[in-house]
Amino acid sequence: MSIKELFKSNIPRGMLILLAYVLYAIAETLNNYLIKFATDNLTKKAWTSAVMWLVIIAIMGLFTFFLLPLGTYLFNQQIQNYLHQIRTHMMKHYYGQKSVNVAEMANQLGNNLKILTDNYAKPWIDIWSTILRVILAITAILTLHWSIVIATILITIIVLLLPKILEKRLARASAIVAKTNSTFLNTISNWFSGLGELRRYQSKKTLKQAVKQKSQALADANITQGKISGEAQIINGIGNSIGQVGICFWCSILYFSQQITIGDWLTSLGFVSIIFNGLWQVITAITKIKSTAELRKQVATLVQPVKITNKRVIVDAVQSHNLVVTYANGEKLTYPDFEIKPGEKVLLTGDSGTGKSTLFKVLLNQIKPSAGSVMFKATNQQLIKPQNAQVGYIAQDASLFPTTIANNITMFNQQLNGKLKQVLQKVQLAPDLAKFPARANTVIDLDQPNLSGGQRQKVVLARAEIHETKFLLLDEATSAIDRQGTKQIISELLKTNATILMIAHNFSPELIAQFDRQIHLTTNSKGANNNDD
Ligand SMILES: Nc1ncnc2c1ncn2[C@@H]1O[C@H](COP(=O)(O)OP(=O)(O)OP(=O)(O)O)[C@@H](O)[C@H]1O
Repeated sequence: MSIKELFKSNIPRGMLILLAYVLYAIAETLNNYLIKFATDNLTKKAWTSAVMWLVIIAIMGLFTFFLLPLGTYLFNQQIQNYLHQIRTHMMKHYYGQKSVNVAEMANQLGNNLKILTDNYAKPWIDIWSTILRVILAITAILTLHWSIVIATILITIIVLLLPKILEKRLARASAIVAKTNSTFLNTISNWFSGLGELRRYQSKKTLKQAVKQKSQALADANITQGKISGEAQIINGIGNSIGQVGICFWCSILYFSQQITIGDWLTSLGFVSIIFNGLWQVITAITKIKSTAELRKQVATLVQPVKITNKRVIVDAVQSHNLVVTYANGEKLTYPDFEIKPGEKVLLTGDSGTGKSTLFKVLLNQIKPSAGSVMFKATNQQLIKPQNAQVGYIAQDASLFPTTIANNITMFNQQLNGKLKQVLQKVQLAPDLAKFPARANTVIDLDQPNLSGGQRQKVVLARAEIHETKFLLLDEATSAIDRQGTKQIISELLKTNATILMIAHNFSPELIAQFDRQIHLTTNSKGANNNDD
């Protein structure tokens, strides 16, 4: 987020905003200046002139009150449109990222953008408006008596130096608030995703404790930030008050030595108040802007497009050589060398913890092996690294989107609609759809699921089927489908010419026999696993 980009997001409106604030500053200065003429005429008992000036002051006042809300309204429009653009860029960035932490993303898109709006964008408009008013006020005082300007400048310098005292502490406190908020959202996301289980086992106390701890940390961070902000305001306020009293004293000396009139005195005080309050606002605004430096850096990174790797190559075979995966906790999984040929249907079995899912993660390029390699083969025999290979993956928990079943299968590719009916039959979804009046046009409800676990898995299987995925990894993809349905779906899948590697537990010998072969992982006593093919 930058003020330049905010302005450029709609240049004509940006100009209009600047103009509204310029006119507001001029109107306010004139309004204040005219008090001099009204007061001087009153002291001379020139009632008609005094009333005339008062009427003009009232009209100018109305004009001033109209301009400020107009500027604020236009600015809000500008910032909201700009935020919309930032959110769009961030979404693109997250789309291109290898993995996304949803809570972190929600924090960036919501909370952090709000902080930037309040503590970066709005303070900038405050600075623009205030500086204009201060410059005009100084110019007006110059026409009254030069020494008031000198006195104002001297006191200003002192006031300007005051916020330095708390600048660093405030920036640190803001960064801590952003971090604790992110941790808090993460905690909520991690614990509430399993709310049903927590209720089932009546673990309210544990949930309460986990959330309470992070919530307290967030509250503490906000309180600290508020306290430092408050201290900064007190320091700035003290400087401001001393300044105003000092100038008032100096104007009295000028008045009693008959160098300025009573009108000049009153007008000067009005302008000095604008200058000091203005400076206070500018200082507060600068302090706020500086406190957002870290957040702005983060947002600047997040609006950068992530280079999405070149179009992935369609592959139909894979081979591994001396493959080893080592987790951060030191757990080492050693895999046997294997080769899966084009069109082969292989079952990946093994006891729990022998590394089946880990192997899938390597094939899907989610983790890098610590030694050895896996290489896919394209149809032209070219060797392809996992990050460049187009591989279909179906997990146990189906990834669905809040749109129609048809869209979830075709993934919005209208050209595939023609094949929909046939695919629905193949994955045994057609009988299920007969129960829905809108059939395949039924919208999937993710909040209050309207599809059973098995039906959800069938939708995802249909997705892979309709896209004619050449290499398919299935991770217990039929675990929620009944025995008969599983049998029929597997038979259909095995009829295709796709290369299939499937993790499955508890398949009947009859079903296992339909696969070309098995890769069976076992764990030996040293923690290494081997092929029991
Ligand atoms: N992120 C991780 N950090 C550390 N160890 C891990 C991690 N993920 C898995 N492991 C360990 O690696 C081993 C293999 O896990 P993996 O999930 O691959 O087994 P699996 O064969 O798929 O098991 P299951 O059949 O139960 O799903 C296990 O001992 C597991 O504890």
